[in-house]
Parts: sequence; C-alpha cells; structure tokens
Amino acid sequence: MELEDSLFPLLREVNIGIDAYEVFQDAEWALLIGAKPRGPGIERADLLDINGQIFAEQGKALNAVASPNVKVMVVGNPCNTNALICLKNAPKIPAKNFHALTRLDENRAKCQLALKAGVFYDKVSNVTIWGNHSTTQVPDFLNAKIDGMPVKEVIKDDKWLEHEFTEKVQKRGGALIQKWGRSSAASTAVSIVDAIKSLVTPTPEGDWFSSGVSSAFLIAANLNSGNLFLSCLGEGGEKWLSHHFTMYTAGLHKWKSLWYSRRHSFQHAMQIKGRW
Ligand SMILES: NC(=O)C1=CN([C@@H]2O[C@H](COP(=O)(O)OP(=O)(O)OC[C@H]3O[C@@H](n4cnc5c(N)ncnc54)[C@H](O)[C@@H]3O)[C@@H](O)[C@H]2O)C=CC1
Ligand SMILES: O=C([O-])CC(=O)C(=O)O
Repeated sequence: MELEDSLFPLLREVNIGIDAYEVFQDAEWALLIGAKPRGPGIERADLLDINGQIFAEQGKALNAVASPNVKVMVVGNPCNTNALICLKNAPKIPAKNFHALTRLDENRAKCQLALKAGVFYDKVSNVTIWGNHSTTQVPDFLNAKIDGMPVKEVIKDDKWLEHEFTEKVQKRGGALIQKWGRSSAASTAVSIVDAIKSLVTPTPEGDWFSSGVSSAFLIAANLNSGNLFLSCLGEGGEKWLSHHFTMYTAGLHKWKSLWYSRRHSFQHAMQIKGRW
C-alpha cells in the first residue's frame, strides 16, 4: 500500500509472492534484500549459514526465469559473499551484472567527511570503499575530494582520518544496531536507489562511485609499489574506468591481505563510470 501511495514514477504494478520462480519472471532488475539481519554483537559473516542458502536459491531462480541481462543488487548480508553465491548459481547471467551494496558505506564516509569539514555532503566526491561490506573495509579518504580538493588538504587531521573516520565508517552499521536494536533501513533504502542511479546514469565528470563487483574484473594489480592499478573489463555498452590509486599505508596493507587471502570471493569495491 505504501509503495502505491508513494506515486513512484516508474512503479506500474506490485506483485507479492513467495515463489522466486514466479516473482523473478522476466525481471530486468533484482534487488535481493530478503534475508535475516544481524543483532547486537554479531558480525555480518555470522549470517552466512542462514542466509547463504537464500542466495543460492535466488541465483538459480534468476538464472531460470529472469531476463538474461537482469542486473542484481545483493543487499542481504553478508552481501559480498551472498552476491558471489548468487552469481555462481546463475551461470547464464553475465557476472558483471552482479553487485553487492557498498553504497551505504560510501554515503556514510561522505557524511563523516562533510561533518568534519563543515560542508554540505554534496561537496564530497571521489569516495571509494575498498573491500567487504564489513568491519574490514577501507574507506579511502586519500583519493577522496572535498570541493574538488584532496581531503587531506581540507581536513588536516591525519589521526582523525586514519583512525576515527575509518573506524566510524567500518562500524557504523553495528553502532546503529546497538542504538536501535535493529539494522539501518531508511539510509539503506536511499543507498540502494543511489547505487542504481549511479549505474544507469552518466557519472559526473571526474567523479566515481563504489560498488562491490566480482574480483574476476580485476585484471591487474601492482600492490608492492604503493600504487594499485585496477582495471575492469568493459563489455557491451558499459564503460569501466581504470584508475591509479595511491593507497595510504594502512589501507594498502588491508587491501593487500584481502586481495591475497580472498581473491576469489566477491568483495572488491571499485569505481565504475558511465552507463550500464
Ligand atoms: N548491504 C547493506 O548495506 C545492508 C544490508 N542489510 C541486510 O539486509 C537484510 C534485510 O535486513 P532488514 O530488512 O533489516 O531485515 P528484516 O528482518 O526487517 O526483513 C527481512 C525480510 O526478509 C524476508 N525473508 C526471510 N527469508 C526470506 C527468503 N528466503 N526469501 C525472501 N525473503 C525472505 C523476511 O520475511 C523479512 O520480510 C539483512 O541481511 C541485513 O543484514 C541491511 C542494511 C544494509
Ligand atoms: O550492520 C548491519 O548488519 C546492516 C548493515 O549492513 C549496515 O547497516 O551496514
């Protein structure tokens, strides 16, 4: 009822069902949110036993009945691993069509940087979230900008950036659960909309956004030099952007261990530019 009352310009019909093979029929977009949330003191990874199965089944159903070019945004946690499970169960759907939601982390990072700098959040750009949607993620302030200037030139407080900021973004989900007893809902919904808008509309010149995509798209990485070169495969009408990033030491260290220990899992956030 609330969906109908919201007068969404693209909403034509609401169908409710419990059979994934019915509800995914010819779907062009699938936002996979239905999954158990964590409670206080629990890590997202602890949900895998319960939630993993959901995404295996949904992957199979999408593979069988959705549009062959369906785009899938996995939200249910642990979202990176669930996205990989879903992808592996849907071999007919291009792997590049699967995303894990890291946009909420990007938005959280932007909010913290804006608050610290005393600017409105729309002045913050070029924010990257490296790694999993978990407490191991690395919100990248080194390549981020405030009003077009490197963050470190605006916020001259390295201790805050490297510790307080990083930890705040990493643990924001848990902090919300501690406070309210349940996980974020409104900001998650907004971030899903933001993520999809970013995927289907041109990225503002010089900016980028973060989304969790399969590590199969990382074709080159020079981790030893301090420069991380990421390159994504471009297919169809999609324009993937390559970037050079200088990671700050702690970030590089974390990224390195993520890359080596879990290189085959679905956990790398990266920048994507342009239309889907
Ligand atoms: N990636 C991200 O940034 C975020 C991820 N999440 C995750 O999203 C998921 C949903 O969170 P909430 O909406 O707060 O939980 P909720 O408990 O309010 O809703 C979960 C819904 O999933 C449904 N569900 C249960 N089993 C299902 C199945 N097999 N197939 C389809 N639907 C099923 C339930 O009926 C319920 O309506 C959780 O895993 C949570 O951790 C939440 C916030 C942010
Ligand atoms: O923390 C959680 O479990 C829900 C979530 O993913 C977030 O709010 O980032």
